[in-house]
Amino acid sequence: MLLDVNTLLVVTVANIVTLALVSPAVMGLRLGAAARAARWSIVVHAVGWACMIASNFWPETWMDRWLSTMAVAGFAVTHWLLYVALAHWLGPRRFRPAVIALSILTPVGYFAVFGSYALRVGWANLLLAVQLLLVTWACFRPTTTLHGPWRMVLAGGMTGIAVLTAGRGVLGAFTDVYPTFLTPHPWNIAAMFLTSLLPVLMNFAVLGGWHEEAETALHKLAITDTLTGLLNRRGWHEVALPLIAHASRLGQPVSLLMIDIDFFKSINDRYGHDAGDRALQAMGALLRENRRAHDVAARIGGEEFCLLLPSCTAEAASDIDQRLRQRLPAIGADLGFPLDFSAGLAVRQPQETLERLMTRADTALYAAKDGGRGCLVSAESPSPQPEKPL
Ligand SMILES: Nc1nc2c(ncn2[C@@H]2O[C@H](COP(=O)(O)OP(=O)(O)OP(=O)(O)O)[C@@H](O)[C@H]2O)c(=O)[nH]1
Repeated sequence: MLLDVNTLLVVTVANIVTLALVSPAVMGLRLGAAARAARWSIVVHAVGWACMIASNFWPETWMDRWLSTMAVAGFAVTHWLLYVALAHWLGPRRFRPAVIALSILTPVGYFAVFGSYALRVGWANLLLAVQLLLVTWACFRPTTTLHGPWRMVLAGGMTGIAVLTAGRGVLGAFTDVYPTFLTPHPWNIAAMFLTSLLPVLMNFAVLGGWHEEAETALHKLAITDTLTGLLNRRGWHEVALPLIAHASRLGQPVSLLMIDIDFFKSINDRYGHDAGDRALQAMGALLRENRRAHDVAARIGGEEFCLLLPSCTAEAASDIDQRLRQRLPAIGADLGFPLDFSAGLAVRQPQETLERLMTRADTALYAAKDGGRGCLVSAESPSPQPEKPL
């Protein structure tokens, strides 16, 4: 079987152009910033290769110089756009200035030294390889919740292309075995073969990142109460259950405040449903702004909220309840009508499940309602038992 560079070049360009053309059909047109950057990287990559092919029709002319420079610029910008996508998906990445600088310096330098084959091949390929390695580095250590294995596929593909590109640069700059882009040198054939394969793999990985982003956003939506921005009942269980299990293992106290806005129905009836919604939002903001990093706040029903307080005794939870109440007059002034709440407090007993803890806090809450509202009632604790991890 004969693998000639021309055929491989055609296959490479056909692959990349096809990917660029079908990507809107696969990914749709309404994309987030990361997926948009990733999709543009496919398009720019295709344009780069088209320029590279076109340049071969006018060898060693000004046309060649311009088209080849456009190709090099296309590859450098492709890497930069992949970096942008990774920064959106995985959080701020290192080496940003270097990646940007390389996407400018690489084509500018290439254009300037175009007259010397060794210089231009060495310059462009080695700088593109360095840039690719910097973008590869950006696949690691995510600071967001995205951490899927697609990052390793992308990093592997980019490392492969970086090594082959660097090899081309070294051969072109320091030897005479690689006189043109189409030379059938084994390294060039290997590079062209993998250049046709790796972009497909990398674009597959990009789809993995896009999928993980969408899945994470959907999950966030599923566990968030849209009105207050707090966790909803589903999210509450998802976050509170492991937190209780963790506290149980460490033998730490956990308190639960169950909070219910007083006379909420009459707020709706008297001031309208919008005012009721604003009251719920104000309550959500009050809980969000007054919780510590590990406290869990959720809206678990119409006007019912939960605040789970790890490492918090009954006295500390009661202080928190007081602190929340001190803010109520200011909130009422903002809303244009008074806002008050009743609360039930339960401190988790050894072996107690989340469900049982909530039932006790709820009973205490009803006692607060029966006792005239606008106050905190603490649940009566069942008799303590020795703690075993859940
Ligand atoms: N504006 C608004 N109202 C809601 C929402 N969810 C539930 N409600 C209303 O909340 C009201 C709850 O009424 P009740 O359960 O009688 O509670 P309450 O009037 O606060 O009575 P107490 O708890 O005994 O003080 C109902 O009228 C529901 O329609 C919401 O998202 N927005």
